[in-house]
Amino acid sequence: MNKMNKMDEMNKTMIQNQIIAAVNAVRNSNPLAGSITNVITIHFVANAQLAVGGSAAMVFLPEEGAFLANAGNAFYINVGGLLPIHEETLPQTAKTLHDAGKPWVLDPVAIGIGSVRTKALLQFKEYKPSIIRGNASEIIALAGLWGLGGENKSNVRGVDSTDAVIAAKEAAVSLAKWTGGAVAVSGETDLVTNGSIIAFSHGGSHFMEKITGSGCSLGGVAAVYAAESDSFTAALTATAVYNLAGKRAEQKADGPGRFQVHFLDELYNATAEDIATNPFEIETV
Ligand SMILES: Nc1ncnc2c1ncn2[C@@H]1O[C@H](COP(=O)(O)OP(=O)(O)O)[C@@H](O)[C@H]1O
Ligand SMILES: Cc1ncsc1CCOP(=O)(O)O
Ligand SMILES: [Mg+2]
Repeated sequence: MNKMNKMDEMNKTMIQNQIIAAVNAVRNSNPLAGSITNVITIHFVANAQLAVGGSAAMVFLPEEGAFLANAGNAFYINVGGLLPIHEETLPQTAKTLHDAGKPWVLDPVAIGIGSVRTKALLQFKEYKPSIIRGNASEIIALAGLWGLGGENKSNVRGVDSTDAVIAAKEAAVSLAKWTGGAVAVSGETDLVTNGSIIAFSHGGSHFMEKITGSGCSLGGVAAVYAAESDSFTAALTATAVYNLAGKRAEQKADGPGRFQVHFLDELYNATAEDIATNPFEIETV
């Protein structure tokens, strides 16, 4: 990682103040972030959203997706576990969000499996998600699917990443430039970009790879923050609180089971200042 210059240092201080504002605004306003998400991790996603101060509501039906898109403050779409109804629900909800100008987060989980998932992910290109959140393989694959990926090829395989976060840097920047929003790439060190600056956020735990739903719930929490801040701040705030809570929970747990419980408690107890000072550095694109 490059040493930060004076401009990057100034940007970092400004970003830290925005993180503090986002965390406090969410705790004060309890924003509603509706979700269409997979049934595998749905409970953990809702609990994480509640722990940081949001309000959660999960739906499956097309009319309910459109209703919540209009009624809520932000939305989360995760394509992890598709059912036949999603073929209708996903494009209808994404269009409603786009037309209403509501912030929304896309997690392209397991991109590459099956034609239904591919069709839905292709449709989302025009509806421009405010935040795209995925692991490195998913981000590289989505940039490829949307024709923004250059030569870079993803080694995507199911839901787990087989690529390093840094390998997704160009894909993340291209996607953010296309949407005008932010992209968060998760892994041991997370990368968050709005297409002109990149933040590298540190922390987390190896246990996060041993529980299902750490990535899904990170997307749900990013949607909660997107209700109260710009896309880049929201994506970085969610990433920072995950890295902080993961690091703290690991110190209290001796395996993935208890880690999950401590992790939720640490999300709940993290102060705005602690989240803002969780280590990260800035790079200008
Ligand atoms: N080896 C690791 N060390 C520390 N944190 C990690 C590690 N792997 C993943 N994380 C954290 O786990 C969360 C989910 O990331 P990841 O496992 O990449 O997503 P997904 O579950 O979608 O593949 C992120 O907050 C990320 O920072
Ligand atoms: C295991 C699994 N299978 C389909 S979706 C899913 C959950 C993936 O969760 P995460 O991306 O947060 O690890
Ligand atoms: Mg995932």
